[in-house]
Amino acid sequence: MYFIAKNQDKQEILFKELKRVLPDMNGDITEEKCSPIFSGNLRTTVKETVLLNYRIPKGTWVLMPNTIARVSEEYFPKANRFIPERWLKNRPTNETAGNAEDFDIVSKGKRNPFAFLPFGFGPRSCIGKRFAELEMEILLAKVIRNFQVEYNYGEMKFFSKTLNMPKDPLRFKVTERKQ
Ligand code: HEM
Repeated sequence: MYFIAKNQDKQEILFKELKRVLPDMNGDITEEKCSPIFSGNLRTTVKETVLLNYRIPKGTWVLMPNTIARVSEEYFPKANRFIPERWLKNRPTNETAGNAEDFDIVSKGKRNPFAFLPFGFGPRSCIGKRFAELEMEILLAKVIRNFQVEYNYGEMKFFSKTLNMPKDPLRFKVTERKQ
């Protein structure tokens, strides 16, 4: 919600799309992961392993830091900008939502399904993934369909305590939309 409140141009694209697909009341949740909730995915090696020429002894904690991977320019050009178009499969057209120029910028990044794993991966990955995504989509859709949301307090700071959390209060300005 913070990123959509700070990027009014993207909020307008989302609002128009919601109005088109749900005229009476639903996106972009993936880019909300601009600031991943979990700092990283942790695993313990069950046998001696070699990773990128480093010998990792059995029983070592290995952390894949999501927060760092997500700001890699190699995979996510303009990583620090909120660009939901980076998660689109196809370039936006007049008939589909999104900014085509932004899509062109971000599509120069390398594609790798393991570059960003906010819900982990494998047999111990998050069992609530679908549920959490659905909840976020419904909340975002309902709010943005009915209200314009702003955040007028500069850039929010985050802190990390296993989970990444906002440091500042979430003081949104919420204005009801007339349409
Ligand atoms: C935005 C919300 C959420 C995020 C970002 C998230 C992220 C994660 C991550 C990164 C893991 C560790 C995965 C791994 O080590 O590979 C995890 C595990 C888990 N999550 Fe979530 N989660 C979310 C919401 C939920 C919800 C709503 C539920 C339950 C309804 C849930 C239930 C679980 C459970 C039970 C595990 C442990 C799975 C296991 O160890 O086998 N999560 N989650």
